[in-house]
Amino acid sequence: MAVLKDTIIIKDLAKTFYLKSETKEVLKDINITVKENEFLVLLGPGQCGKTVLLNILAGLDTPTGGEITFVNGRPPMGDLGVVFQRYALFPWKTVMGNVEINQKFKGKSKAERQAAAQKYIELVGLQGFENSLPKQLSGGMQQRVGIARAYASESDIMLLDEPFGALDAQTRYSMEDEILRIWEKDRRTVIFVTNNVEEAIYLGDRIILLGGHPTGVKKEYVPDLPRPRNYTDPAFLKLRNKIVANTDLVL
Ligand SMILES: Nc1ncnc2c1ncn2[C@@H]1O[C@H](COP(=O)(O)OP(=O)(O)OP(=O)(O)O)[C@@H](O)[C@H]1O
Repeated sequence: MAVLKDTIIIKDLAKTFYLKSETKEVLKDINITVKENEFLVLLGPGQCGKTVLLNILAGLDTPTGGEITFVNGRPPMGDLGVVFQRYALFPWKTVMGNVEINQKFKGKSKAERQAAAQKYIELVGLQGFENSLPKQLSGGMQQRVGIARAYASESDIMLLDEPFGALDAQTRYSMEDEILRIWEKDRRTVIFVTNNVEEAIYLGDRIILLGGHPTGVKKEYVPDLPRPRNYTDPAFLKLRNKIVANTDLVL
């Protein structure tokens, strides 16, 4: 197997919030090396600081300790493909308007940005819905728009923060297949955050289990399971039980 190059090096990262009434130490001693084009899953219980970590990676927040090195240089703000928990679409803009927004910020011509947006609308299977408004779409379709918008940023690095958390179980399963299909067609480095063990095993090349107080890296797992993975495969269940036994309870 080809050796993957390092693309993001997170070293001794820490984040403490200094509030009026308390000091909240959320992240401590986080060390993770992200490889180029891998599908990396950050798995951790609710409120453990996954979003805080992703926001720091996205440049939306700053760490209070440690450092992050982007081996190929930090992508400019707005150039990282970020998909949020809730759809975060502009409700008054059409599917096309939402997907082309990053290109618009870059000052590309209308024809250029619509051509690029169209490519990603098709990639996520939303052709025919270019002129629909978000409220006319189902939850799964809205999240596809979010994914198309992130891909249209043409960033090498995609940050997905529990993107399927708000979806019903059936839609979630099909979106898990969808995100793998898109990733296989258009390889990028994906950092996918979830609190769902099965989702982590179904998707990840590598799973970083977060936990502890403050949150650190507890363990790393590399599922040795061919794709498409099967939730009921005994090897899948064995790994699931192993991870669950090591996961902190949410208090
Ligand atoms: N700006 C802030 N000021 C103070 N505390 C914050 C701030 N942002 C996050 N926190 C705290 O950091 C902790 C981790 O929050 P975060 O949203 O990252 O958790 P999470 O793992 O993403 O949770 P979930 O899975 O429920 O979305 C929480 O206790 C939260 O209250």
